[in-house]
Amino acid sequence: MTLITDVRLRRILDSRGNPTVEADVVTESGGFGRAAAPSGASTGEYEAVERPPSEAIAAAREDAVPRLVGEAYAGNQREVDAALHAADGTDDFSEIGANSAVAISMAAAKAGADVLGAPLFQHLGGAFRGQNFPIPLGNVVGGGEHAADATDIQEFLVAPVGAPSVEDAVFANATVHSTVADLLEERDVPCGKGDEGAWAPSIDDSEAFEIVDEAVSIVQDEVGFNIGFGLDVAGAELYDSDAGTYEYSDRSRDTDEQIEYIAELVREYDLVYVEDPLDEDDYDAFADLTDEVGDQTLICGDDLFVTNTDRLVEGIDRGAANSILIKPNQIGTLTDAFDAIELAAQNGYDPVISHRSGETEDTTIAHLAVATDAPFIKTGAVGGERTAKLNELIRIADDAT
Ligand SMILES: C=C(OP(=O)(O)O)C(=O)O
Ligand SMILES: [Mg+2]
Repeated sequence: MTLITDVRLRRILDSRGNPTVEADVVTESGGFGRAAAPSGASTGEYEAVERPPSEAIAAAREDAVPRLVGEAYAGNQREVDAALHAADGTDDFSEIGANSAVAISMAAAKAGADVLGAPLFQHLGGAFRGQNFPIPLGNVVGGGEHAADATDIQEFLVAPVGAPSVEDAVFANATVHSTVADLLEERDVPCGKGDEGAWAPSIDDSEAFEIVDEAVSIVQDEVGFNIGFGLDVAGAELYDSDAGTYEYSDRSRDTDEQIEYIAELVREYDLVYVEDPLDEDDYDAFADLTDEVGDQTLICGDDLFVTNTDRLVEGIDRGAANSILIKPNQIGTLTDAFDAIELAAQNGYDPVISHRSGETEDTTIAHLAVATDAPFIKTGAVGGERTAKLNELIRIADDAT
């Protein structure tokens, strides 16, 4: 019943106004799945390759579609994803493009769920999923590659760790987002928003810490549960590999100073989450920082691991980080993303399912987080392409109870 009978690919708009790949998968019994590829701006060097959408679509039509239509079953995700790898024939999806691959992979999963009449998270995770929900990490202030003339640190993320429900957590993040706007206005700081909907004021990182800290305490008192916050430093974007230093607007830090700086921030602000505090090639520095504060906070590898099990194995061997960011388009298929999540969980690394800065209305990652019992999901706080995922989590929780 889930034999794939048609795969259609098209260019659609992403949230930055750039083209991206959307895939439709149709099955023998009329099952239908549609999914779209997201796109990064602060991409890791070791990510699978995103090709220009029209090239990715042409290559996938020629090489991948014939291996799927009449050949593969949408309900058999490993078979679909193996066909995508075979069609591509490279290690990094540079032939058909990770954007075509991930759109087809996710659309096939949705078609498989459609035939079963089950929600996607249940098709992917089984009948016993849907009891636990991830804590949403909400981006409220940001800069780096996501906004010009704003903070050096890419993302200041709210983490409502004490929220009694996913709905309370989602609304708490949105309230912190609007409270940050009030505090910025009080300080006469004008600002627009960055790519992920976070405020992008022209302030330095230390002022951003003050404001986010204050906003979090105000909202915490209002809602009556514990709210923490964290960061995506996007260290590789700050790192100057020739000089061996992290370049901030006001100063440089060498690797030891960067480790000390982050460790101090963890202690001072009780940070619950720190993503990519160091360069994507520096497993040793990640290991040193994990040694120092890994018992107090999550040290998450995004550009470090790029959802890749080989890189995660290296990290596990060397004690680098204690958490991994999972972005399906960094690796190209749901099977590869699942393998990374399972390897992480088996080794005590918390998987954090994540959006990209360029997004669409696609909600697959909300289901992936529930399907894998991931403790966190990073998918912004406001903005239609972000609330698509957050509202889907609320719907899943509502349907499951
Ligand atoms: C979501 C992120 O940004 P991008 O999609 O630009 O890599 C990130 O760095 O975690
Ligand atoms: Mg990141």
